[in-house]
Amino acid sequence: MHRYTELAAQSPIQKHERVAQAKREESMALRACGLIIFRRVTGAAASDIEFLLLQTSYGIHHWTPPKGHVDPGEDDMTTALRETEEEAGLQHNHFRIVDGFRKELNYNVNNKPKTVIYWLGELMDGSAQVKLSDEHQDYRWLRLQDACALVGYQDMQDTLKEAQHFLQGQTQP
Ligand SMILES: Nc1nc2c(ncn2[C@@H]2O[C@H](COP(=O)(O)OP(=O)(O)OP(=O)(O)OP(=O)(O)OC[C@H]3O[C@@H](n4cnc5c(=O)[nH]c(N)nc54)[C@H](O)[C@@H]3O)[C@@H](O)[C@H]2O)c(=O)[nH]1
Repeated sequence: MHRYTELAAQSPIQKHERVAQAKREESMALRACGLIIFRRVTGAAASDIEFLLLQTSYGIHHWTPPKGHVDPGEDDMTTALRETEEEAGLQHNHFRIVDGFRKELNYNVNNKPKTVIYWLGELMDGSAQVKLSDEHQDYRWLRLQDACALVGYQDMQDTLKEAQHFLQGQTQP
């Protein structure tokens, strides 16, 4: 049974509102949130950073920072933290969220618009190990140029470049 029909049959009293809500949900963009996790390497220069990328174990095996779909009722940052822990095994006490950086990507997946929000997270606990879930088959820590080559998508490359540029304008904590 089509979802609209099913909903209408279940609750005749509020059927107009329920059908309208179902239509709103179906027309809404997919939404995902994640963290661009980076770590500082070798020392002084703000450009001495490596980004964490994960490779999916499904589909075209593309590479992205940890991220995933927003669950119903969940706020965006909670999603980003949850997905980072689920997909990379990194907990909130392993990194700090960098103030002032937030990037929104908009692209189509299967002809449906998708919005992805990324924040920046700096790995602070050098002993923390990446642990992948079944959703990913590989991970790498990469400098900007290599990270851009791996992600491929122009918008993601621009996001990583913006992130590094942003960090270069900051004093290190
Ligand atoms: N077997 C199988 N299962 C799948 C598949 N697909 C999903 N599953 C299941 O869903 C679960 C994932 O759940 P979450 O973790 O919550 O979601 P996300 O983290 O959001 O992950 P997604 O992979 O759904 O979403 P994207 O990364 O957005 O990739 C979608 C498409 O968008 C393109 N694309 C990607 N990144 C960029 C970008 O930066 N820029 C641009 N411009 N384009 C970009 C690219 O073309 C790509 O193909 C998995 O556990 C699977 O069970 C699949 O193909 N086969």
